[in-house]
Amino acid sequence: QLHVCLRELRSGTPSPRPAPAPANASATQRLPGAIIIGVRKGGTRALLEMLSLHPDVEVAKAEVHFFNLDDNYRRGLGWYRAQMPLSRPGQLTVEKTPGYFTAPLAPGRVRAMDPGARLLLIVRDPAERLVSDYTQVLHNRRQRGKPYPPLEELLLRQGRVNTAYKALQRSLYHQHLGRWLARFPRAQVHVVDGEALIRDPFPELRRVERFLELPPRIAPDNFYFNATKGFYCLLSAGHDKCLDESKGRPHAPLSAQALRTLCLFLREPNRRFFSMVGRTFAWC
Ligand SMILES: Nc1ncnc2c1ncn2[C@@H]1O[C@H](COP(=O)(O)OS(=O)(=O)O)[C@@H](OP(=O)(O)O)[C@H]1O
Repeated sequence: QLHVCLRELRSGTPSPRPAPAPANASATQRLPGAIIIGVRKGGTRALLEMLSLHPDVEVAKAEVHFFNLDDNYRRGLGWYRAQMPLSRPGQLTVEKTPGYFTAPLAPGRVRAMDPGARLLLIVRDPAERLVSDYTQVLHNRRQRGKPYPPLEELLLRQGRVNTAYKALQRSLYHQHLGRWLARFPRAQVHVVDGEALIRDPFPELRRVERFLELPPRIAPDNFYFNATKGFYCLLSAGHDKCLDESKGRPHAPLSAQALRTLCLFLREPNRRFFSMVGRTFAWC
């Protein structure tokens, strides 16, 4: 363009204007600048969908599983970038894969891609999370016609918490966060309160906008409570969107005694997590 202007100045005659660039001319696939790393069943899908309301954000619709699955990681950053949506310069690309949070190699791999990456961690009462996690696995097994033991059988061994149970391990937030904080400064990790996001999404989204240094564009009227769904749904440009039926399923039952045992067990891990993040949550 500078050339065109100089030519015009020298010749005194304006050169023909270039055709206007199509709106998506500079749209290209970019690596994410922010990643929702977990927790599984914490509200990661709701957070991603809500963030995608922002005009400066483009999100990868499907979970990419790049940093947690060796087969994907071996495909390289070119493959990872190819999974991303088109974005314009100045827009932020975001992906979510809750499996990253608990994957031992994920923090180092994300850092190798971008030591400045911003990480979003949405948490929820770890006992609730565990029951939700179990309910999801139970549902998947039933769909494939396969049996699955009752939750209590997996969770307890001789009346004590079975620490080998995967869903229990995924609820030990301090252990996993410790690995991320060994690779990233605390200021690069933003913790979202999953229960608060369910109760009233707007204030949580405002905090996320601030953390991501985005201008405030998500508004309270982007959300409305859908009494049939029992959750907030999204409204944008006249479109209405609720999350699918895999979100907000009735949870599998757990006896009061087993829940008490679980909550007692989680007290110390939760306390450690609170001290890592510098805030407390009203968990069981
Ligand atoms: N607005 C809205 N609509 C529907 N569901 C909502 C919403 N906000 C948060 N949630 C909660 O999201 C929980 C599922 O979490 P994830 O999306 O992280 O699950 S997953 O790990 O991707 O499978 C899901 O957990 P369950 O209720 O246990 O199914 C929901 O409680």
